[in-house]
Amino acid sequence: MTETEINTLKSAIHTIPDYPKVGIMFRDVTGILDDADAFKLTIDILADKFKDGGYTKIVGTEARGFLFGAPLALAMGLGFVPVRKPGKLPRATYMQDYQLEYGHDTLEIHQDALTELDNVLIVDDLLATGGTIEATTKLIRRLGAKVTDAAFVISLPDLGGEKKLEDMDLSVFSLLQYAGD
Ligand SMILES: O=P(O)(O)OC[C@H]1O[C@H](OP(=O)(O)OP(=O)(O)O)[C@H](O)[C@@H]1O
Ligand SMILES: Nc1ncnc2[nH]cnc12
Repeated sequence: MTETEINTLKSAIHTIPDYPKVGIMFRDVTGILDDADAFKLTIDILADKFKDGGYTKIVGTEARGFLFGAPLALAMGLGFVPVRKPGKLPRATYMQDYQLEYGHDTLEIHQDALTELDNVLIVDDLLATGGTIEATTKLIRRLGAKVTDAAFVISLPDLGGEKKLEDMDLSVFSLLQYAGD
């Protein structure tokens, strides 16, 4: 990524202190979504970075993982599989509990969404503690699919997510890093 590209994306991201709880510096990606150039740049960079990975599916986690995962899947000519919050998927699911930077939750995937033949790229807007993508990875592997890479628009290196995911044999890529949180 060039310095100009980094600056284009960083200037589109707003930081809101103490949201949704005191002490959290919230990195808001809606400024990328409503800026057509910044949005296209984000998807183009990710598509180029991962074009030779031999992936069969993109998996994105509700809700913000959908915002980047689905357009990336289209750009790469791949199918998209949603991992959702509880009670939203209509067919038989597997469930996985996880911890967040500011709470805890459960994620679900359709049991028939992936098979042993799939090679998955995970996409989310932001990596903080890594709890969301740790749970997402467990769900993908429970279906027998291969997953070795996770891509993020933003990572917060001080929160330990990268180490948590690397301990699960996932390679982490992020466009922007915000240290000091
Ligand atoms: O690395 P972690 O500590 O798990 O945190 C990162 C996750 O937190 C946010 O989602 P959130 O659960 O707030 O839900 P949303 O996408 O529905 O806003 C964000 O979109 C990531 O998925
Ligand atoms: N600091 C943060 N900003 C935006 N989304 C988040 N999800 C978890 N931590 C976050």
